[in-house]
Amino acid sequence: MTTTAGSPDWEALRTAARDAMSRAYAPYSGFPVGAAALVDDGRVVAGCNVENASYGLGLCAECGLVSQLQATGGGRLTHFICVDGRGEPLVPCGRCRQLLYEFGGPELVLETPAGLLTLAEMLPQAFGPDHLAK
Ligand SMILES: O=c1ccn([C@H]2C[C@H](O)[C@@H](CO)O2)c(=O)[nH]1
Ligand SMILES: [Zn+2]
Repeated sequence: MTTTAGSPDWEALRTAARDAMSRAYAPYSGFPVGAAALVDDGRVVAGCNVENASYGLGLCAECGLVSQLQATGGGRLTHFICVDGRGEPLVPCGRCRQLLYEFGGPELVLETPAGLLTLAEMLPQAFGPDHLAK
């Protein structure tokens, strides 16, 4: 994916998130979610929520996304979007903000219903890898 002067192709990311959402497995909540992100090497990674008959074991879309990130070569997330079943932007849940922080840090840019926000704005005073450094 091409990026012009730090601004990514949000439409392409939105399309990737909607595509993933269309393959969500959400028979229990009836709330499909798709997530997509741009990686600093130009890759796009995506994920969808995958629920389970044992309800508490359900996986958010962002879990699949970070798994794909790592399984396809790692890297840093720079831009992120998740969408609901109508394909409209959604805010990631609190646990997923923490998952994203690990691989994007405070500067990750998210498209949300409130516009573009940084992860620092969505997860202030975040706990992260630096806190483990001696
Ligand atoms: O950030 C979020 C928030 C919710 N969901 C999923 C979990 C569950 O399957 C459904 C309803 O909460 O939406 C995600 O995938 N990501
Ligand atoms: Zn979540």
